[in-house]
Amino acid sequence: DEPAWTEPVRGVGMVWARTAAGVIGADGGIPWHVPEDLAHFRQVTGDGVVVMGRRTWDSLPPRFRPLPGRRNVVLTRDASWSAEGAEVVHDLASALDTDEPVWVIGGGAVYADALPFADRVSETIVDLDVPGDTTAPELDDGAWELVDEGPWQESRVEGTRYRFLEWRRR
Ligand SMILES: CCc1nc(N)nc(N)c1OCCCOc1ncccc1N1CCC(C(F)(F)F)CC1
Repeated sequence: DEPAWTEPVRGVGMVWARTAAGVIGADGGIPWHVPEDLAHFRQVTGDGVVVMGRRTWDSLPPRFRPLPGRRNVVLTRDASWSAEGAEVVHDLASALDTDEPVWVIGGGAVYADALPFADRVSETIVDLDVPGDTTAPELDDGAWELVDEGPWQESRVEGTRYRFLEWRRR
């Protein structure tokens, strides 16, 4: 039931934080704490629509569920699932079908499915080598242009080094 789109849908962005090895998650959560990335995430996703998988919804700290100030669209195959503050959709096309800027915020499975429809990726690299069970998609240099490469910075809490990269589909 793939949508009939042949061109990437304009306006679909993806935002993730990953280790050098591509790890984004472990055991249903994020295995690091980099507050500067939380601030970056808030700023990037601003007042758009955020689209996430049900596991990512479950992973949100309760005080952030729903994410404040934006529509929270949750993708699930479970026809009976619902949650306060979540707009439930059962296929990706419905999740991305809006005029507002859409940010796909996780997790691994949704990033993989949404990648063909995205034209922007806002990536945080954390300089950690931690184990995980979920990874971000590889961005192929042929299809993706790195348009901004931030400097390495040091997080104020645990000293973790991190940097922000911006990608655009060529
Ligand atoms: C921030 C984590 C994050 N970073 C980037 N760069 N891309 C993402 N796709 C992403 O994952 C968002 C969903 C998971 O989110 C959280 N997982 C664990 C702890 C905290 C959170 N946050 C804190 C900020 C909060 C706010 F509403 F303030 F934005 C949302 C929930």
